[in-house]
Amino acid sequence: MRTVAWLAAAPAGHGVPLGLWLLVVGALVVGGLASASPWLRRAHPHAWWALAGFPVAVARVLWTWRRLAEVQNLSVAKRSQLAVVNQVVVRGRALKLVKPKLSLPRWRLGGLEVVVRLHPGQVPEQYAAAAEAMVHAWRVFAVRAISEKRGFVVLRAQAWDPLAVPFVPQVRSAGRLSAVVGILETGVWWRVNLRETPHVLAVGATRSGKSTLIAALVAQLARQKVALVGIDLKGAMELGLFERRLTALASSRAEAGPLLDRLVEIMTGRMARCRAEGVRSVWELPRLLQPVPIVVFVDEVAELFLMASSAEKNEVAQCSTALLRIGQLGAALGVHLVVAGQRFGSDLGPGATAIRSQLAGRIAFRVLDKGTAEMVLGDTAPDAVDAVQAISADMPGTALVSDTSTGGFLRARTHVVTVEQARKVAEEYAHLAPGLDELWAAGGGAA
Ligand SMILES: Nc1ncnc2c1ncn2[C@@H]1O[C@H](COP(=O)(O)OP(=O)(O)OP(=O)(O)O)[C@@H](O)[C@H]1O
Repeated sequence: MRTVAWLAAAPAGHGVPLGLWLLVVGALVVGGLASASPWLRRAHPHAWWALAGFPVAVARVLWTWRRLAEVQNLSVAKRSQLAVVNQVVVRGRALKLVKPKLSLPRWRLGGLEVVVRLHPGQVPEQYAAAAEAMVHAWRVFAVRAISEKRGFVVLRAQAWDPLAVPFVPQVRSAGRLSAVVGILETGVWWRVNLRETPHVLAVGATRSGKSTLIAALVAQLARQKVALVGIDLKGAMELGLFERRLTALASSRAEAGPLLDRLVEIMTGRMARCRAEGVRSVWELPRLLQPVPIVVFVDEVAELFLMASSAEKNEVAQCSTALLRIGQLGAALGVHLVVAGQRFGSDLGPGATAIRSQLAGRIAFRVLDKGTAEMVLGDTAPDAVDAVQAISADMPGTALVSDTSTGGFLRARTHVVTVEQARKVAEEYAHLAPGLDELWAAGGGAA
């Protein structure tokens, strides 16, 4: 400020050069940004990244690349490391190393990426192994090495944990039978796509975020030409809120059995139609004949299997047989399951185990014990069992989700869609709910 005062007070006739003015103004802007940076980063991380974080990170990436590549053995010598001296072969380290070629860093939401050309003989795993060093050199949250094209590796840096600062996109529709429900640790949207993964199992302790996930799914699927069916064994306290958009709702096991049987009959009808048309799934039918897809939400699934007396045995058997048939045949016939609960273990009987194996899309929220973690992940990703137990209670909505592209698991966090918001959407689109009888009919499903 003193400098500005001095400049302003400069006597007439001693004009201050424009360059000096610009320098001072620039220094003030940079100084202001630097002092506001910690606050901006906390309060508006995306704005901070655009204004300060990204340019500084770009400078760090370019500035540190040579040294980083050398220390991490990613640079190679142009000349052979063997030389003949006095008729003796000696091995040495060439003085001049060539660093791998790096593209200019590109902007990403909350991060950046650079493309590196691999030296002959290098593999992407070498860059993955150096990712931790890059995290420190570039002062970012995480760096991933992704190999999408032979001979190149993309280094993708995240400035902060995307799960800690979820950014809610205004997604109205993510595609048929698809919903964007949150963000993955890689910084890309977490999309539940029932065409790719026809059945989903979401397990988590109480207050871990299951209802929020269901609300996010309902809020997006309700807008689509899809029939939603609810089986809520907590007396329909959760799914009952979306009743106007639901084609059918069962609030007890006694109601669930006949409803599930009805869905199996609908599937049988669709199967007959596919046979008549000579196709293997409803998706191969001519567009006008395709039936409306059905998404069946089952909340608190363990209640379907619990038996207090032998009199309930028939009800349990009815529900479990019908659910298993939907699990086995539903994908080809446009009937999908989204099953949620606090647990869904083999202690509930062989029926539960058989159904669980049909639910390939796994979402594991925070769980309270290793047994539950093993139950939901043990058969598909034993490595993730420890990771799911590490999810803390102060990050509700955080889960491990199956990654269809790699067969592994990724950390993810739902967007907060309140039950009230989802209820409003369900009411707005109540006119899209077909009656149960209409679901027999072929046609009308084409969006
Ligand atoms: N992604 C998220 N970010 C922040 N808060 C969240 C998130 N997901 C859920 N919550 C909050 O955590 C709390 C519990 O969430 P939710 O009701 O979805 O859990 P739940 O597993 O369904 O619990 P219950 O089994 O008791 O019904 C709610 O207050 C909700 O707003």
